[in-house]
Amino acid sequence: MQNQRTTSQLRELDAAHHLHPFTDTASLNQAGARVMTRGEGVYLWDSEGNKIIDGMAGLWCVNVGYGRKDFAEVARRQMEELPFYNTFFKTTHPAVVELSALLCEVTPAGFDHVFYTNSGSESVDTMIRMVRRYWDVQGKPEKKTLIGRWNGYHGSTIGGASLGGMKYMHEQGDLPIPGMAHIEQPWWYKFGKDMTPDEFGLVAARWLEEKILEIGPEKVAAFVGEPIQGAGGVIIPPASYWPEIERICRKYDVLIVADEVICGFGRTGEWFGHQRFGFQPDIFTTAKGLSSGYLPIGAVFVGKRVAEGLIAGGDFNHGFTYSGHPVCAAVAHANVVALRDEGIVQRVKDDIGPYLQKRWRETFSRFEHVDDVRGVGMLGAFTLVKHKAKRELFPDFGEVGTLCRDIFFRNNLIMRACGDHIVSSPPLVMTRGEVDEMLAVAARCLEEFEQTIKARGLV
Ligand SMILES: Cc1ncc(COP(=O)(O)O)c(CNc2cccc(C(=O)O)c2)c1O
Repeated sequence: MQNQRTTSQLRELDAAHHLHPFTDTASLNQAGARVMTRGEGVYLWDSEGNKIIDGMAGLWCVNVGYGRKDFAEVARRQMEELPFYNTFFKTTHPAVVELSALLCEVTPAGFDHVFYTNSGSESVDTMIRMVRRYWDVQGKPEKKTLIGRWNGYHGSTIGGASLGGMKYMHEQGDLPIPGMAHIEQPWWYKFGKDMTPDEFGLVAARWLEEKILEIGPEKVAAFVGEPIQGAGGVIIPPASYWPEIERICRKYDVLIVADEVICGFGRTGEWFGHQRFGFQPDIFTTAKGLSSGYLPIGAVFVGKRVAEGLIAGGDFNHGFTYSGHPVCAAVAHANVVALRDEGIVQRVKDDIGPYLQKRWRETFSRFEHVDDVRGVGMLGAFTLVKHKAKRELFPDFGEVGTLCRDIFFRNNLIMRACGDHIVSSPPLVMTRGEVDEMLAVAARCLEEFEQTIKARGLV
């Protein structure tokens, strides 16, 4: 759509009519939204002509980068041929069939069934209903509680937000709904005290066993976790954590669900995050990288045990008008083919992932108020801290994170502040030169940040 309006005209109309997600509308409208108009590769341009390095790949999702005209052509052709038909009532169409067959080639063995949604939240809600339905069919309807982690993020639907552990979300809308429980997150920096990471990983995993025994194994349906907590601040569990989680779940016959909405489709250097952390879920949820954000689509991958259970149960009374939407499915197919045949996932594992991780640590470890510099694949993070040697966080967690993020934004670099964690999740196609360019800007911004917090007496 060719835009003829000026930035101020766009901002005025936006302020008058558009309610933004996760936004304080009044304060946004005072400042005015930044109008993004174009994307190419790892760059965005705003309506003022600024060229911006997108260190967040949109919202952790534009894995193949912006500007894929081949995807636009795929969408055009599908739209002209069959712009929509549903997959209810014994119908299907070639686009969703081809996508389903392709996806079952790139997922680990044992995942031969996929259910389609329009978003990560819908994938999570679908999983919740599947898990409860599965135990119903097993003759254990009381086995319905799902356990997540505090500071985990599983979306904004009533189910996803309840399963997530963001307390500020629970406060709005009387959440969580019944049948949800939470354990503490495996955040070694804050909770590990003098334990080694691997010692802490076992302790954190055993919080799950305590919770299962507190609730009663006969009532616990599943444990749900992101391989790496994304929106919670890229909380990377110690290597000992997930294998211990898996052992505990098998011990009490609790299903394991991996929420791969961020970690899926190459972000960690494997196709899926659970492969990187060495555990086998019964179900995993996806969205974002499935289409690289070019069109909204999510997918729930159902392992053999649950798929057989659901199929044995006859009608599964759940689904969405646009489940398996033909244009979304066709573009997702083109995206997954690109991830596979252009070697994008393999390159994260073999080249650009290791390069980003090396350069990320070189760039940020030297700063006085930056600690826990970490990352996996094409995910980088660090925590802004008041006193490094004492592992002391700032008192009002989140205040300096916002300050730092705003300095990045003013310097035409997008990274994300999750509390006082600064995170980056750039397009997987970023080149080594673009990594260097992004980190050079970020380093200059952090120098300004440290001067600012000193000048404000925050340290
Ligand atoms: C692990 C996980 N699960 C579910 C969702 C929900 O997906 P949808 O948004 O498509 O319904 C997510 C989404 N993650 C997400 C979404 C929007 C913003 C941010 C942020 O970090 O600011 C993160 C996610 O990261």
